[in-house]
Amino acid sequence: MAASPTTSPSLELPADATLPERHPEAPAPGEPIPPHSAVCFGCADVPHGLRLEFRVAEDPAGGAAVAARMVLRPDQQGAPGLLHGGLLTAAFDEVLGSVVALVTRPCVTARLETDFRRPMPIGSTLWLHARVDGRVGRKLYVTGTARLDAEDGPVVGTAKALFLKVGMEHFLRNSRPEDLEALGVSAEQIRAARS
Ligand SMILES: CCCCC/C=C\C/C=C\C/C=C\C/C=C\CCCC(=O)SCCNC(=O)CCNC(=O)[C@H](O)C(C)(C)COP(=O)(O)OP(=O)(O)OC[C@H]1O[C@@H](n2cnc3c(N)ncnc32)[C@H](O)[C@@H]1OP(=O)(O)O
Repeated sequence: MAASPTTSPSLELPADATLPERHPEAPAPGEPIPPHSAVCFGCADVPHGLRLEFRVAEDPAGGAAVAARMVLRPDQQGAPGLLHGGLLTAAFDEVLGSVVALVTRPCVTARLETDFRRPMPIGSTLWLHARVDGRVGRKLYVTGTARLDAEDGPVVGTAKALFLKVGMEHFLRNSRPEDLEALGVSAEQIRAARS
């Protein structure tokens, strides 16, 4: 029977996956990771954003890992006094995407699964951690954990994701032209990618 268009292949790490190392030009463990864009909802200092703050984490197996922090604000509520669940998923998207960017870029999220394990009160701080567990060709398998109020606090959520490496043409073909031009891409480059 043909697979349903609403189901995707598993996020389990395939047996032939290898552990990718941090890119030689990526920051080292302990170093901060600056926002990858000045307007990113996840990591930039924008009024409505998540305003996640990052550093590279040590990975005992020699792989790529990040740690991040996010203060939960009153304008992020879902149920009264609690973080909106979709914002934990958005935070995981950003944190898991950032650890992938230590290995190779650009990549995009193909699939992301969140488990919500405990409520997250507004005013508390989430401490997130993510690691690239393995790579098979263009596919990067990533997992993450969110803890409450301390790096070793109670686990409030976990996530698994698959990121896919893409070429710059992914953005040249799909992003809004004015946003590409603001980054210095010429109208001619955009036209060429779309012809
Ligand atoms: C020029 C200026 C550029 C400026 C920006 C540049 C760089 C940015 C740099 C750094 C960023 C740093 C940090 C970023 C941090 C956070 C950002 C958050 C990340 C995001 O917020 S990002 C937005 C949301 N994201 C999307 O907007 C993607 C929309 N989507 C697509 O664009 C396509 O869907 C794509 C490309 C994903 C795949 O398309 P495709 O054609 O390349 O690949 P294809 O379909 O052939 O699949 C190949 C193999 O992956 C398997 N596969 C595919 N999809 C799967 C799934 N869902 N589940 C399980 N397996 C899956 C297949 O089963 C096959 O497997 P197999 O090879 O074994 O057959």
